[in-house]
Amino acid sequence: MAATFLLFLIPIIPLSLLTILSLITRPRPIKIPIKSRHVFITGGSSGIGLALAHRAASEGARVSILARSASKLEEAKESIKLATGVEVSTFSADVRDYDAVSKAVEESGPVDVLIVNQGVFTAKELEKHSVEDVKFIIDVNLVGSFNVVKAALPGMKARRGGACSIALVSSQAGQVGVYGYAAYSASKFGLQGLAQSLQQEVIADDIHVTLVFPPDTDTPGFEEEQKSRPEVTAIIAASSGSMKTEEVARKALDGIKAGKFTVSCNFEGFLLALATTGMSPQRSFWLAFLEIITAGPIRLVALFFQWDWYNAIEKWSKTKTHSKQLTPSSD
Ligand SMILES: NC(=O)C1=CN([C@@H]2O[C@H](COP(=O)(O)OP(=O)(O)OC[C@H]3O[C@@H](n4cnc5c(N)ncnc54)[C@H](OP(=O)(O)O)[C@@H]3O)[C@@H](O)[C@H]2O)C=CC1
Ligand SMILES: CCCCCCCCCCCCCCCC(=O)[C@@H](N)CO
Repeated sequence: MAATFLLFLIPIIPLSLLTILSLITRPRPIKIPIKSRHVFITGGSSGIGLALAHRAASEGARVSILARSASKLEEAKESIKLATGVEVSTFSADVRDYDAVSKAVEESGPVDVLIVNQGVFTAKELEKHSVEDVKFIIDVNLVGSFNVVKAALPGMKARRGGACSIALVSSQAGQVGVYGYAAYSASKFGLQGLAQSLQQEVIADDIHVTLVFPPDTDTPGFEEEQKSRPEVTAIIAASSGSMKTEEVARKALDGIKAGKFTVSCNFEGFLLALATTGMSPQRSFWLAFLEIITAGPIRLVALFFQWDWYNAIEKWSKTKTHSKQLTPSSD
């Protein structure tokens, strides 16, 4: 008798938790339509941005892309025309130049879905990074993102055509610090603060913020980065594997359309999102439930990853010291 009563009681606890969560998770779930809407993508001439432009165009959106190099923009326009028949609008501007960005956004017309994707990355120990390099990374990735959002926001707020979206392309290095990414990680962690604050400010205007966290992705930018990336950076990044550009773009656009605040791109990214969720908004009560029941165990998994990474760093720095001793010093 007591046993059957207990058996009956067990599911009551998770069920009442789920019920509470379904009532309190905010912001509420939302869908963002793409078809026949204006999608504006920065860094849309290469890599993830270009793949996003292809996808948005093939799903029937009106697409604008912005980047610095006019010739790369022209090439991108041609390739999208060829693949989808859609004529995208191109804007040559540097995101660090607020006036130029503002002019481009104005010319393009009110934006429904803004995808802030431009980014630069060189992996190097901070000691070897010049102050100019650090400033460049922060300026393009973080300050540039502020410029783009600020330029597009008034037009988006004035729009009365249904739910709008502002998506920011971060990186898994925007969820956890990684050797060689001091400047880059800082620029991407900054987007988390921007996104959380912004979501509270624009929710009343039916604008919904998304943060995308890709792992290593086989883009032209990544190919360049790999030429000089420290070995340890590559080892740590390999914990999350690498993805095809088109696959990342698909995950990102699906996440934007589903109105998710956080979009992870692979299984490791999903674990990373659980481990770093902190005070992030959560629209799904199912995911909120999962965050609660995995909170302790996922911390253990995170500590194992740190253990593994610090072991790799230790091993690597020992071989470096060793080679230092073998090389005759010149001073
Ligand atoms: N590839 C990867 O492994 C990963 C990438 N990411 C992020 O994804 C985003 C896209 O990266 P990816 O596709 O690899 O990069 P690419 O280097 O392939 O493309 C970058 C795009 O951004 C544009 N861009 C760069 N600087 C500026 C600027 N100052 N003003 C305007 N446009 C600019 C480039 O055009 P132009 O040079 O002509 O201006 C280009 O269109 C970045 O934010 C990156 O941090 C995140 C995780 C992993
Ligand atoms: C709790 C469980 C944790 C799960 C595993 C976490 C693995 C994290 C690895 C971090 C990889 C960072 C890649 C950065 C890619 C990038 O942005 C550069 N290519 C520049 O573009």
